[in-house]
Amino acid sequence: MSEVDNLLTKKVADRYLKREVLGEGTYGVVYKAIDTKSGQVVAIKKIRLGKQKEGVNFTALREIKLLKELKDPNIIELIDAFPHKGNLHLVFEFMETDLEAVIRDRNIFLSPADIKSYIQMTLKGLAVCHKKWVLHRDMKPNNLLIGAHGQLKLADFGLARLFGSPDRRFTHQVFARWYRAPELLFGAKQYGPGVDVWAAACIFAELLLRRPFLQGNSDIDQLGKIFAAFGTPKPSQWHDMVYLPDYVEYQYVPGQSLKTLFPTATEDCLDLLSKMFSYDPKARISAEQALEHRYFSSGPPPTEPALLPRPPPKREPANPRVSDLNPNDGPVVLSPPRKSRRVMPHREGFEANVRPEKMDDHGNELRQAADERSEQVPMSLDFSVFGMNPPTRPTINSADRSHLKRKLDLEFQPEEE
Ligand SMILES: Nc1ncnc2c1ncn2[C@@H]1O[C@H](COP(=O)(O)OP(=O)(O)OP(=O)(O)O)[C@@H](O)[C@H]1O
Repeated sequence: MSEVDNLLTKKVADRYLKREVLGEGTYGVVYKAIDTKSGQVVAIKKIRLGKQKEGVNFTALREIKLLKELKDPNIIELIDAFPHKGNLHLVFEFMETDLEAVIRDRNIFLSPADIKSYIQMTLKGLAVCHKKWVLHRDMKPNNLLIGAHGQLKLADFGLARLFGSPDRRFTHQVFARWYRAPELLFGAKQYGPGVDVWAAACIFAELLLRRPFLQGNSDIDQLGKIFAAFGTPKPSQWHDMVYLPDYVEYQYVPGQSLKTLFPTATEDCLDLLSKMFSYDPKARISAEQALEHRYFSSGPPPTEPALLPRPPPKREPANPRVSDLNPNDGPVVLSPPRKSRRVMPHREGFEANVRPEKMDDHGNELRQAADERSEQVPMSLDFSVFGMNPPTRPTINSADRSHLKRKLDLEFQPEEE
């Protein structure tokens, strides 16, 4: 990189060349950047530490270290983490699009093999994290990012717990309700990996239906929608339900058959779905067990990631190199991605299909309406489910940093203006 580049382009933490803003989510702004160390395009998530004036929370850093170690083809890589100007910056590999864009793109036809592939990659990522006792807690299609070669990767792992209840005024967080397990809706304080499996089941259902499956507009309504689909749970089905803090008795309604709800799904598919949607979290299938289900071994085999249909990259150019960027441009704010054209990989004997019927076009309006109804969600995790003590939350000061840098392998940089 030339000296002129150095002078004209904003460098963060002496390493990242900041580019355009990609969007704003639950925890703050995300922007694109170039890692001058590797030449790689990255996405930097700037996390507002808000009222935590004391500095970066020690426990958060320890847990970030854990996230950095979660390396798997189906989990987004956390490349680096550093505090800068009072915010915590998390550096991730850059991804082209996400599963929400795939599901919403009316030009994309998803074959049973494509759906199998997407859900298999989701479960693989989950299984790895659950094995290390890390819960995602915020599984939804826009947190399942898709790379240039079609690989699906879980993003935002553990952030919900690390950074607490998101501020819903700034986010789409309210949509997470649609993916929330019944034990959370009944106020469970102790919960486990089953919450992610329930959410994965909702995403599975959404891939089949091409619209969110259970769209509640309040927690009570969400439970109502769940019960209307699967029937009000009987205590014999879910013994511990009545002891949950927010348990209220719902009028009994019978469920519908899964075949009625998902007419296009095969028997194997419905069997797996029913096990992922088990009311009792203790009886719910785990991600690891789900991957062993015959749905994945019976035909058709899951589509190779590179052959999966996907929307055009959210931002162009997808993979600019440092040399392609004009340092005079400075950071540019881009509006949210729009679907202008589609990428449909050629598949032998498989014609690219245009979806015949109209999909839910009102996503944005729904989103806004639901945002207005936003409310708090239970976000705390009881560590006793893992036999651990809840972490205490001492904070660090600058004197601790060099020690932490060595201990945690985090690259702390001086917080210059
Ligand atoms: N690794 C990444 N690569 C490319 N774009 C990303 C990456 N991570 C996030 N983004 C984009 O940045 C924007 C904000 O992302 P973020 O994850 O903070 O929030 P969100 O997914 O939009 O909503 P929520 O916070 O409710 O999950 C989104 O447009 C998202 O697609």
